[in-house]
Amino acid sequence: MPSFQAPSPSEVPVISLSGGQDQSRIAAAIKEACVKSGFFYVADHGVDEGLVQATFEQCRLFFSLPEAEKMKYLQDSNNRGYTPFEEETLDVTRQKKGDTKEGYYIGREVPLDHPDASTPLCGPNVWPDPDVLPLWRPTMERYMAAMTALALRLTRLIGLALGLPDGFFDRPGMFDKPSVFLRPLHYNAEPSAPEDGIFGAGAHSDYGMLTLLKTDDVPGLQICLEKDAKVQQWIDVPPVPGAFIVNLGDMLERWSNDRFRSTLHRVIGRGQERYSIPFFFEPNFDCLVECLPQCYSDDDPPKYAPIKAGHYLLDKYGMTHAGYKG
Ligand SMILES: O=C(O)CCC(=O)C(=O)O
Ligand SMILES: [Fe+2]
Repeated sequence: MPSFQAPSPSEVPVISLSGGQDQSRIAAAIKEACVKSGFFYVADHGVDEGLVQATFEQCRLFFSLPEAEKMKYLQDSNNRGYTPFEEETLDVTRQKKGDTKEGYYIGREVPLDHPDASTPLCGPNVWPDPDVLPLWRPTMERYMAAMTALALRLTRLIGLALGLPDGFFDRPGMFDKPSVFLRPLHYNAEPSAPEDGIFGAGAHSDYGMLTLLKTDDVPGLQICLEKDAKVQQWIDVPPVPGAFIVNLGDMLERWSNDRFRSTLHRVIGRGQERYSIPFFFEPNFDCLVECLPQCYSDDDPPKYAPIKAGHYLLDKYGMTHAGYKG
């Protein structure tokens, strides 16, 4: 028996965004994936593969700096910057120690004298010394811009998939000041041992609207489609060359009253180092996330109380990040 199982295309399909296709056909494919697993791959997305590779190259350079250099860029009160190994514990119920990964948070660049800088998690980024890593900032900024554009495109398709009026998520107050976080990650080679509470990344669902994930070619990501099953079944979601993995977050699950799924996932280390680059796309800090009228009825009332997107995020950071000083 293999120790893992790869997803069937019906669970985690590859969806092409290539031009010339009818948007409603793409939206229909996205809808099916969002309902089934909340995970899909996107292909033909238009993001330059050279930019992706350049971003991985910067990640390898940063994470191989001496620990003392990396610690100069330790996460600040907005949770921007470097998070050391085991700083984050994504599954506090099962983990005996923090995730066997280090990371680096980069958000929307907001100068200190801008009024938005008083919003929690907003402000200037922490950037490594350009004498040490001259290409880090320009590369990360280009990659973030490409991810933000792709995430907005997918958000519109998700609006279509939910049967929302045209432009629903484009209204002011929703994603015009999005909380975006690019978070290069580096997993060490420590093998995970689920029975001992050791994980690359503990089981969790993501918090926001959607995540765009690019990984190197080392597998490790797994999803669980039935989190309440007596024995959880974990399905591998391997990298697909040229594609991004897209998964939905809790905000969209709440908006859609569970019609679209924010699925539990984790990373299992198999004795090899691994790099991945998630990009988290979340609504404006003050956006109120409440059940959409299209997603409830008398027989199926709203399951979640309305919540401000930013407050939900702050709660999660408080629970999982030992170094978060917000
Ligand atoms: O590294 C991965 O493949 C997934 C990381 C992840 O799930 C996360 O950071 O939320
Ligand atoms: Fe995740």
